[in-house]
Amino acid sequence: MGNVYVLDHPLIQHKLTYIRKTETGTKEFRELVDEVAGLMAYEITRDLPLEPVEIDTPVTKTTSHVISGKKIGIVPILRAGLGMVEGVLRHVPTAKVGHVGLYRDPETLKPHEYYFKMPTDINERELIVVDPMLATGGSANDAISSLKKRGATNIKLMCLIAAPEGVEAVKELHPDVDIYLAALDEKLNEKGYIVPGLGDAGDRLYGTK
Ligand SMILES: O=P(O)(O)OC[C@H]1O[C@H](OP(=O)(O)OP(=O)(O)O)[C@H](O)[C@@H]1O
Ligand SMILES: O=c1cc[nH]c(=O)[nH]1
Ligand SMILES: [Mg+2]
Repeated sequence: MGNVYVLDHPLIQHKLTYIRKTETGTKEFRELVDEVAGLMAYEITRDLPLEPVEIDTPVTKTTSHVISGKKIGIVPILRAGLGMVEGVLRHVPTAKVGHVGLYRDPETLKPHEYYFKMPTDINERELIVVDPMLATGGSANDAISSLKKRGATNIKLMCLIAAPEGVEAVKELHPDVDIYLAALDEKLNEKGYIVPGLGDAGDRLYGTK
């Protein structure tokens, strides 16, 4: 059964406050999203398996540990998910990146897929789907379904802010997927925006409004 983790580290919570604020401009917003994604990646990768290796230090021989060849894939949901990719890659530089293009119809709130390009071996990778916002859950559910259709079996979802409705929707359709959040907010408003949320993540990242 998938679990929901709210990563309440003080550094994450502090930066999230500035991400939410209306007066935070595009440049600072983008930098903060990148930083929080990096901090979240640090927490999410806590369970990566290690293996012992024999090494020489300048003083002696010793046994130390390295990550044991686990393959990771980062899957941003375009556009806004792109803002989280570099932050994760900073900690997992050998990860491959697959892209899912989805936009949410502003009237129906239904997701429409317009792009899908993955590394060929997604069935062998632990995939981290990244998107700042989990609102109705339609976009994340679609992206995860598309990945599973192509053979992915090991998927985590990492979002900055979620509404309870979105979390429930993902848990119902994809109970095997662990969800990692910086905050679980109160609700969705009548336009499908998360309350209190941060507004439109894509527009704030790219200055399109
Ligand atoms: O959970 P949902 O109700 O599906 O809503 C969340 C989606 O909405 C936003 O994308 P948007 O459609 O605005 O596209 P954009 O990133 O290109 O702006 C956000 O980045 C998620 O992908
Ligand atoms: O609050 C929301 C909901 C969906 N998409 C966003 O960018 N923000
Ligand atoms: Mg948007």
